Amino acid sequence: MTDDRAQLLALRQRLQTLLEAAQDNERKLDRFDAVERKLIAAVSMAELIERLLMGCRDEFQLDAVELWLLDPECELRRTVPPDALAQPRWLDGYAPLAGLYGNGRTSQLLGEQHPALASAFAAQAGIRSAALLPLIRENVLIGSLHLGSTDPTRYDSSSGTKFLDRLGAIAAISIESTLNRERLRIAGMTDALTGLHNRRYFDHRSQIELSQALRHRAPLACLFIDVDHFKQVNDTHGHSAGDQVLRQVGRLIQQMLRSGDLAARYGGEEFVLLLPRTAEEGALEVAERIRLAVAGRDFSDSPTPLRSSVSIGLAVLPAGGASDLASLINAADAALYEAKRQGRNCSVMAAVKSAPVVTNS
Ligand SMILES: Nc1nc2c(ncn2[C@@H]2O[C@H](COP(=O)(O)OP(=O)(O)OP(=O)(O)O)[C@@H](O)[C@H]2O)c(=O)[nH]1
Repeated sequence: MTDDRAQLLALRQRLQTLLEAAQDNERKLDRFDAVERKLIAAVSMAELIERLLMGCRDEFQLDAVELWLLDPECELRRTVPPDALAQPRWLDGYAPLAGLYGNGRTSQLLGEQHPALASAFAAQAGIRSAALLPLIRENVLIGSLHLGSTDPTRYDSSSGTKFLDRLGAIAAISIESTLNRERLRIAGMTDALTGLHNRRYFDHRSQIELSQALRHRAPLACLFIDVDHFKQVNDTHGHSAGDQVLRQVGRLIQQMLRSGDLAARYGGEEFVLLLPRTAEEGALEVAERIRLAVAGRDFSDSPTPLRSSVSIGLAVLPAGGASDLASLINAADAALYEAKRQGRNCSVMAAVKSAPVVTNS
């Protein structure tokens, strides 16, 4: 072989290596691009977390992915249902992040034997190399995404971190914008004065509760609670004292309920409750507990006492009976009217007639 031919061969091999590296990079870029698009498109915090944990693991063929999120006020975790498929590690304080990054704010590649591997993947042994991506918003470290592999050569300090830095930045932006969206969603379902759900949310949830009650042939109770002579409270003690009464009545109601029950402010001085799997006797017991708690309370924060009371109308959708929400609500509303008529500060139960069961087979 002449020198020229040997040089040509070496050049060809070099070209081939470069070509393969370029193709490799392109595939890598595509994978990152696919993950980033999914993060940006997530519509809820639960979905975003699932995409960060499971999406990254599958797309990058990793052996473990961990997500740590700083959440001292428990605001983030309230946006993720406890039974959501993927859960991050919620951090109440900054110390675990400081333990990983110190004062630094850049992606870290951890090769085999790196002491930080064990703490970054507390739940999983056998990770032999990893990339730790700091999640930063407005110069504040808000969390950390850990990509782990059992392959000791997958991440080492000689690899570049450009793609990883970008992924970390997009993950952090996505967390912030999803949190803002969740805040709006929650505000849109919450009554600002009492912190209970608002009527809009009640209208939405009540459809779900009705179909659950029909499917499980379980009773569903509806309670309308109205503060008595509330106009007089406003007129005598002032509007802000009236607000205070509404806030405290809302809190008392909430305290009397089980976790699956629904309480909402229906409007003005009127509250509505839906109690799944609750028949007449149980519903009446809840109503009386609320009524007595309100009647026994002094709502004043001054030496002049401020007493109040509520009237309650109840209706129960009988187990196994089929009906529509409107008739349940109308019956409870009519029972409330009757409670007012009977002199207030009492609970009245209405009967809801069952409509014939319609089946679509
Ligand atoms: N402070 C305060 N008052 C409100 C609010 N929403 C409605 N109200 C007042 O609640 C009062 C309701 O009065 P009415 O509907 O006459 O009923 P009531 O005085 O409670 O009488 P009964 O229901 O018949 O016992 C009105 O004066 C409303 O202005 C609120 O958010 N805050």
